[in-house]
Amino acid sequence: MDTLLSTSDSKVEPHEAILSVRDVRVVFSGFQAIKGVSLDVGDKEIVTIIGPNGAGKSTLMDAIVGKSPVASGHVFYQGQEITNKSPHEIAHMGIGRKFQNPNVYNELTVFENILLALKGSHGVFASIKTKLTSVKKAKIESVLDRIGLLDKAFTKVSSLSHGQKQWIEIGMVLAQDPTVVLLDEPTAGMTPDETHETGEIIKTLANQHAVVVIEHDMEFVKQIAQRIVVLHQGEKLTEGSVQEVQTNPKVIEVYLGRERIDAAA
Ligand SMILES: Nc1ncnc2c1ncn2[C@@H]1O[C@H](COP(=O)(O)OP(=O)(O)OP(=O)(O)O)[C@@H](O)[C@H]1O
Repeated sequence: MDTLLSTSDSKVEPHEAILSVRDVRVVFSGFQAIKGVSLDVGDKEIVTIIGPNGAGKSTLMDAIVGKSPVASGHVFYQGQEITNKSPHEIAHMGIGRKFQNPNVYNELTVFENILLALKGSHGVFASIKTKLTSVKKAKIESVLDRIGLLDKAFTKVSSLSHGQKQWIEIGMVLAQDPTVVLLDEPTAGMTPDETHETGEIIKTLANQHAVVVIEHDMEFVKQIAQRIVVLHQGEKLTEGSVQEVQTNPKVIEVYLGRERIDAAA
């Protein structure tokens, strides 16, 4: 397996690549949304993908999880080719994906939402009516603890804030026991406090999972980022630490007139 280097700071640590994207192209009706992108994600590493609107960030994630067809190139997970496998199969293998908008059951409690997402869960009614084993209960509590919602376990989701609903979605991904967690704009619509809290949750996730995050908010990127990959017009512009990316002339040029890459500096 490949070995890659974290460039988060002066301390360079080797990571074993758990997810490898190799020269992937995604084409929509003749339009190349992803033009041969390669990317490695190390075990227990946080990789943050940034780039202007339309750069191809979500499409790249879609290609990894089997949602967008890969026209050429390869995706490997734990050394095994997963290119164009079904989303269900890829999720089952251990790659969990959270989408931008929360998709939670508002009329159920926080606890029940996580219960439904547990691996091997069999639908809403069966899951809630089936007697809960102590193992499942402990598992749910552990997930709730990691997303900071243990004290809201028996609260109806409808009464929670948008940010808390986003955390439940992260919890629902964790309930599937993924090795790699993909988060598409996890802070969208959050207050500054919720955004910061999300950053702390993500940093904790990296103790157990490889995490790939798509994000726009540079303050947040700086909070969580170990390695940043910059996409632009379907291509990888560069990758490196926050410092390297912020001072890269190509990145500055791409962001000029849009959102300043150094806005949070
Ligand atoms: N299903 C699709 N069919 C056709 N074109 C698509 C499709 N999905 C995405 N695209 C196009 O591919 C390009 C990349 O889109 P994508 O959503 O991946 O960008 P992004 O970097 O995630 O942008 P944003 O930050 O706005 O979410 C865009 O030009 C988009 O219009």
